[in-house]
Amino acid sequence: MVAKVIVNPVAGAKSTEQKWPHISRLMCDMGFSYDFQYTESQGHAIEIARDAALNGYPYLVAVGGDGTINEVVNGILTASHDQKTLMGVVDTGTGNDFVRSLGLDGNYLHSCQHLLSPKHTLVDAGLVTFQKDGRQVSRFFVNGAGVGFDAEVAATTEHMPKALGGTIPFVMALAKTLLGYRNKTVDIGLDEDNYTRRVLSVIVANGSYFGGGMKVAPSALITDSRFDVITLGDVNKLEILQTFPKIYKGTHITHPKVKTEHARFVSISSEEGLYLQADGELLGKTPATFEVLPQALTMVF
Ligand SMILES: Nc1ncnc2c1ncn2[C@@H]1O[C@H](COP(=O)(O)OP(=O)(O)OP(=O)(O)O)[C@@H](O)[C@H]1O
Repeated sequence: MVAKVIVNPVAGAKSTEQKWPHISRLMCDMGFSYDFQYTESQGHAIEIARDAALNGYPYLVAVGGDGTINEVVNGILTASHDQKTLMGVVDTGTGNDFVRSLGLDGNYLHSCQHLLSPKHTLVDAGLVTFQKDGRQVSRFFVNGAGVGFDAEVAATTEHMPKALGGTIPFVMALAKTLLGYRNKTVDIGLDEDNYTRRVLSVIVANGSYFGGGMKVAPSALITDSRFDVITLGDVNKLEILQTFPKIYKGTHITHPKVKTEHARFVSISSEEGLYLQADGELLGKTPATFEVLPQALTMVF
């Protein structure tokens, strides 16, 4: 079996290009048989993955961060819904939240060693439909999506200087967004139930980890055919600062203004279009719907 390995050289604050020779040597030493291709721009991994799946590659591997994984997932699911194409990940990104959600330890060389694992797991994916440039657009995601504060941080991060690496721009964007952000009134649909709520953020979680290691949805399972929907309610700035450190352990979940619910179909809208992120990538704006796709992908890990 020859795998297609899709390498994003700029993932991990441009460090993947330097890591790739070690990774490829390790793959060869393991007896892993593959061709590889570098991505050349945003969205390119979707095309490479789709073409590889359509051309009969049985196994695709994403080398990069959550954005690269998201694009490879989109390529695979655009090509076919038959779960036949296997997917593996080597996490060389900055946040690497999806691999944490899989229970891997975040060391990309260890992830490599899982590529020949006999363990194949069917994991759920999500399909989000949203607004972009006045059009309705859909995109698959695998770790999770969010509307509100988290997406606004993603939007602010895009305007931060890239030369500073991955973490510093994120922390600067977090601080800047926190200063100017006002909670939003949103209409939320969870399967048949509808609510109007004032929120900081609504997270539609497939996996547990977001924002580079924050355990936002501690009980989310990527194999349970449903989303964990975490509503971070109408908290003030002092409450955010007091509760923020708890997010890394997942203990924020007991805060009276944090709600965990489950749904297979979620809708979020509000009077103004709110930013939407999925798998850490800023996609567009609300109104948005989120549909769980049970057991959509076969992951090797
Ligand atoms: N050759 C390229 N040049 C510029 N951007 C690229 C290229 N290939 C892919 N991209 C884009 O790079 C972005 C970042 O990739 P990715 O999310 O994998 O890394 P990261 O941000 O370091 O990791 P994480 O999301 O885990 O923090 C993605 O939006 C992807 O589309």
